[in-house]
Amino acid sequence: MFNWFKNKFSKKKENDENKIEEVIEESTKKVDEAEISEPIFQKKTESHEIKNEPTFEKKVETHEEAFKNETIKTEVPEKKEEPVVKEVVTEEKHVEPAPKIETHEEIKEEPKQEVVQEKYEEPKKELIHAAVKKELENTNDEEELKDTKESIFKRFIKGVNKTRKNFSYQINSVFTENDIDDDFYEELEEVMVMGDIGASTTMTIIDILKERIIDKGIHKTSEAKELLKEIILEVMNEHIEDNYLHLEPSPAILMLVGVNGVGKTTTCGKLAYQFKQEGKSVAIIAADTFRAAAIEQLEVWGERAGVKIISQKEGSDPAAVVFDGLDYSIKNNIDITIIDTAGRLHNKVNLMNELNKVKRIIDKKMPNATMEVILALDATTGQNALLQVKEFKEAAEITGVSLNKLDGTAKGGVIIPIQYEEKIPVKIVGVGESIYDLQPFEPELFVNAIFE
Ligand SMILES: Nc1nc2c(ncn2[C@@H]2O[C@H](COP(=O)(O)OP(=O)(O)OP(=O)(O)O)[C@@H](O)[C@H]2O)c(=O)[nH]1
Repeated sequence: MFNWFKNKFSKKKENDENKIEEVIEESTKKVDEAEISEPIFQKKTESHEIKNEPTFEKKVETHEEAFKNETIKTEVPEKKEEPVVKEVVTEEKHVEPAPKIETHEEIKEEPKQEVVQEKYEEPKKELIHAAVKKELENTNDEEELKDTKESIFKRFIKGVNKTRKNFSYQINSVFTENDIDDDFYEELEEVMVMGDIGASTTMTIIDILKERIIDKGIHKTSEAKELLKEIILEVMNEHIEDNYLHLEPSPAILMLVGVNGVGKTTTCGKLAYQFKQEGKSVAIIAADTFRAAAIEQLEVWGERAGVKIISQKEGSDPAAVVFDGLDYSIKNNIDITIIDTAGRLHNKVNLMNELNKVKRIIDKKMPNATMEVILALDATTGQNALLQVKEFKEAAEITGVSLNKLDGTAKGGVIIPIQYEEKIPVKIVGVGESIYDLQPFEPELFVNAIFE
């Protein structure tokens, strides 16, 4: 696989690679500056930030040209490595030996889908939120219930603390006892743009605010604060049906995509743990085969979460790993299969080809699987995260975002344009490096928090 990439990027593209190296350096510097606590896995973060300029089109070729010029490799390599099915937990003793590769015809014959459908007659709409609910349900005592609710809220607040402190401080300086005038709108615009809400969404919000202020006959800026809060929530929800992870009925697949260093592997581990708490059977497919350390890192997470990791050696074809991994999930009736993909793809064409290839394997092997494609983003990159949503939306059918490292940044305002401009729901937020530091995203809680 590595050689294949090497061949693809012949001398013609050396200049691009040099530029990418510069971007990597710049991005590593940014991550260092981002006040993130000491990472569990000490490794070099090589984030390929997507710059404002239309990098891929300018430097290489247009997508259309690229598709014409590139031969999309779809076949599974002839000589395959025997997949390593790493058994981390001992509770599921019926584990099959290393999965045998079958033809697609053979797989079509398996009546797995019907069996699993029977298991869940009424699909639940939410999953990760259920973990929170369960926590509340298990609490009978009034006082304890109050404490549990508070602790859930506190955990979320802790995660958005930097954004909250920054935004609420700035916003309170705008809402005074002064009369509403042009200066007020200008100051508000500045605070919102600085808070990573982005120019376009900020303008929309301010235009609505202006209209409502006139309608309601408000004169003092302080009276407009509640209105702004209301409008931000409305705008955030305008194109969003809900913020839940939809992973029922089983079998379900959750594929994590995103550039490297944004927390994909960590999120895989955290999610696997949460799903296990829900009583689901879970497997993780290590399709990030570019880095041996990524596979090892995932194995550590697998051990913590108590789930199986299906992997092959470094450099294997990710599509082949997915092929084998899905075999394992089918045979073992796995409820949720998480696929950790690589972000180290040098341009959008390669990214598309790779993700399409994986998607085709999924469609063939588990055509009726419930599917979530979650884009992992690093919140510390602010508006760059928004650009990554734009880019990845063209490469894959993204169903939601996992905004990670929210605990280390004041740039959480980017959630608002992700939902409004890109129409993609933020479904989960990473608020730390431990296995518990993953929270379902609740727009209302978020807006309340940043205005607190
Ligand atoms: N503070 C904080 N750190 C996080 C969070 N999520 C991930 N990290 C850290 O970010 C770093 C990168 O995380 P990974 O999970 O390795 O990222 P990745 O996207 O899988 O990276 P590649 O394997 O290189 O593609 C690690 O040091 C993680 O511990 C989070 O929510 N908060």
